[in-house]
Amino acid sequence: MREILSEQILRQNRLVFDRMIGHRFVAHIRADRLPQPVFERYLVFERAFADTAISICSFATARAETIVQKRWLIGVLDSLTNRKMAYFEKAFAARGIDPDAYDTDIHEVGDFRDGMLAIARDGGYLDTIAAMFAVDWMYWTWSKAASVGTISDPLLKEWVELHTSDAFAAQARWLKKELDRLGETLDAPERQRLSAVFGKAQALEIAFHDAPYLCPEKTAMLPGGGGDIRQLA
Ligand SMILES: Cc1ncc(C[n+]2csc(CCO)c2C)c(N)n1
Repeated sequence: MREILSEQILRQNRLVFDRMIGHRFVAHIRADRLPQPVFERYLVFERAFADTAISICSFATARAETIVQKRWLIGVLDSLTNRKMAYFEKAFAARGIDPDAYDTDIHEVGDFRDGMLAIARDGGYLDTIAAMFAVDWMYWTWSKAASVGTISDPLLKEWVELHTSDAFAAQARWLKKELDRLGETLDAPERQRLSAVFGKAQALEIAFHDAPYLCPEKTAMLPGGGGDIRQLA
C-alpha cells in the first residue's frame, strides 16, 4: 500500500521541520523568556503576513472545485480577516505598538511573503494546500508543546492559545486530510513536488522567525531611538 501523502511529506522534511520547531523563537517561548522587543517586532511582521495569508487562501478558494472545499476555505478566510485581525488590533493598542515604525520589507519577511504568494499564484490548488498545511501543522505542533508550560505574558499566551484552539486544530487537520485524499490519485513526481513545496515553506518560515531578532526598529536609527536588538538576542 502507498504511504499516506502527509506522512511521506513529514518524513521527507523531518530535518527542516524539526529545525523550525527548535527555532530559538520557539525555545524562548517554551522557556518563558521571549524578549519583549522580539515579540513586538514579530507581531508587526505577523500582522503583515496575515494580509498575505488572506491572499493565499483566496487563491485556494478560487481554485477549489467543490462547494464543500470552498465553504471550508471561506471559514478560514473569515477567521483570518476577523478573529486574527482583531487580536492584532488589541495587541498593538495594549502595547502601544506603531506598525509604521517597523520595516516589514526586510528580506526575511519579504521573502516569506513573496515565496508563499508565488506558490499560491503560480501553483495549483494542491500546491497551496501543501503550503498551508506546512505552516499550519508546524504552528499547531510547536504551540501544543509550548502551551504545556508557563507563559507569563498574557498576550503571548493568547497568541499560542489561538494556535492550540479546537478551531485551529480542525483547520490543520482539514488541510492534512485534503492532501491525503487527493494525494491518493497523484503520481510519484507530483507527490514529490508537493513535498518540495512543504520544504520550501518551512525554510521560508525559519528565516521569517530569525527576522525579529535581526532588525532594529526604524526608530532605533534615529537619535535617542530604541537601541539595537542584537544586544538582546
Ligand atoms: C509565520 C506564520 N506561520 C504560520 C502561522 C500559522 N497560521 C495561523 S493562521 C494562518 C493562515 C491560515 O492558514 C497561519 C498560516 C502563522 N500565524 N504565522
